[in-house]
Amino acid sequence: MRPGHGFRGPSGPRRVGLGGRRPPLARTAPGRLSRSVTTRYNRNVLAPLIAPSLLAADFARLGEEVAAIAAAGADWLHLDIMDGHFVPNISFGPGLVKALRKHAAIPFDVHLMIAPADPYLAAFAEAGADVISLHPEAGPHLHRSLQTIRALGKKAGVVLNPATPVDCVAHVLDLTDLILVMSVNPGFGGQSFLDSQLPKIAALRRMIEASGRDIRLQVDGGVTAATAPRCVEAGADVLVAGTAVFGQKDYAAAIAGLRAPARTAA
Ligand SMILES: O=C(CO)[C@H](O)[C@H](O)COP(=O)(O)O
Repeated sequence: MRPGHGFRGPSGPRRVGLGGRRPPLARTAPGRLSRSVTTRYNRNVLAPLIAPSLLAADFARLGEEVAAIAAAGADWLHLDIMDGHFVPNISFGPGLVKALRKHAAIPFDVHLMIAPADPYLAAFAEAGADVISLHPEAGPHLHRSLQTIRALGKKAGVVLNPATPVDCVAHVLDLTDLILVMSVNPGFGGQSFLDSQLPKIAALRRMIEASGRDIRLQVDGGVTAATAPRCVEAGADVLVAGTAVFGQKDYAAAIAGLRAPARTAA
């Protein structure tokens, strides 16, 4: 994991939940949070990290797109790996991740929508992934997969599809650095946000706070300036957005709009 990854260190700052008891934290550098408050999302909730999804970028100019999104202030780059089997779409593999690595220094957040995933974990780690997330349904052993990702020196994530219950992650929290809530069925960008996932985000936030662990809570699918505040207020602290960033002319304005929507000026 490179500097500015957004995971707190042993004595670093913690996220404030709804009705949080700590003062709000602010962003001082990409992916970092500090108690020197200069901006705030609202009274009690931190500004989220923004991870634009490469799936919505111009595939004919990917190197330029990655450099542009980093220059525009993206905290992480989200890379969706699809196998045409686990999800009904095919995207790209570790070769492309490796080729893009030299175009930006921000963390690469790799979401594996492939089954099985285990045979490819080392390849994505070597390609330059910083976070590697996979689905419990990819099988066969989520616990072992997370152990493998950690052993490769990477942050390990668990992805919950819209129909996947929160309990799937309850017994692997000690091996989990990130939980990704899919707010669409995975496979395609440009879908509508599923409101049904908001209570799941809130439940996971409670689970994370109760565990006392440093676990990021990410949301992906249909995240826009309209849905972002609802995700953050439910407890998310990392937002993935494809269309809402790469589909806009001004990437920096799009990222800023997701991070601190006007309605949160409290
Ligand atoms: O994981 C994904 C699809 O499986 C994408 O990251 C997600 O759909 C982002 O696209 P958009 O923001 O346009 O909804």
